[in-house]
Amino acid sequence: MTPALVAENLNVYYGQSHVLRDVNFRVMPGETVSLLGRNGMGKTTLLRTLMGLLPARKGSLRLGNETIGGSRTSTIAQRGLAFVPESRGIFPNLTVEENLTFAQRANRAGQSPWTLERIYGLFPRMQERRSNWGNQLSGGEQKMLAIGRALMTNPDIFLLDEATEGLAPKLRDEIWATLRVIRESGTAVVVVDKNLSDLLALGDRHVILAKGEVVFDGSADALRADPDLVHRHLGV
Ligand SMILES: Nc1ncnc2c1ncn2[C@@H]1O[C@H](COP(=O)(O)OP(=O)(O)OP(=O)(O)O)[C@@H](O)[C@H]1O
Repeated sequence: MTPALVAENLNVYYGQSHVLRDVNFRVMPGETVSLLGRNGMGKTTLLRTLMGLLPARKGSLRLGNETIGGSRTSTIAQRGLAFVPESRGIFPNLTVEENLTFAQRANRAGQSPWTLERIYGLFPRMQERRSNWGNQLSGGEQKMLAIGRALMTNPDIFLLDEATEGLAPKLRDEIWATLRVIRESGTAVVVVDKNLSDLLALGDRHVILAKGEVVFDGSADALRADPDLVHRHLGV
């Protein structure tokens, strides 16, 4: 099977600072991959690079059989990637519904499995708040809206940074449940979060970054079998 995404030997810098070092990362169609590592190890940088928001100084990026190195974010989005950044990026002067419909797009096969109705089914709270402005939402509601908006683009691969950071326990559960629904819909997911047990329960595969390098890439069982590695790189 052709991977949905392949990044090879990615090297990314902020000025002089070498933040991603020869990172190899792949996602198979429909696969859920968790991205782990302590603060500042490069997880957000990797997601932003995949999305074309940061340039790679070296390395290549392929979506399916297409090389997309150097492509703009809009092109990458059209090729089927959607990204929910930690900052969420809600449009403050659009309503909830406008934020959602603004993003609406069919996938590359011309299909739109994710509709407004389906997003409202997933997040009834968004339906209740459909006429509110983006800047009237709580942090948790903004997260739901950002997830809903990304799904409205009908992506093949859904990138989610800090999935549950700063959210109340009930909302966290809702986000994990949502990720399971996305996963069951056949969309590939790459998720960053601090909660190891939730990630191990959700993900098909787990990748740990340390100082910009991949130090583990494997199953939950392989990770659990190496408590030293978990302690060293995740501090638990
Ligand atoms: N805009 C920037 N300019 C300069 N350095 C940056 C910038 N953004 C991140 N860095 C540095 O790059 C490294 C990787 O950061 P990154 O945000 O990718 O890590 P992370 O694993 O996502 O951690 P966190 O969970 O803290 O977001 C860190 O050393 C960070 O300080």
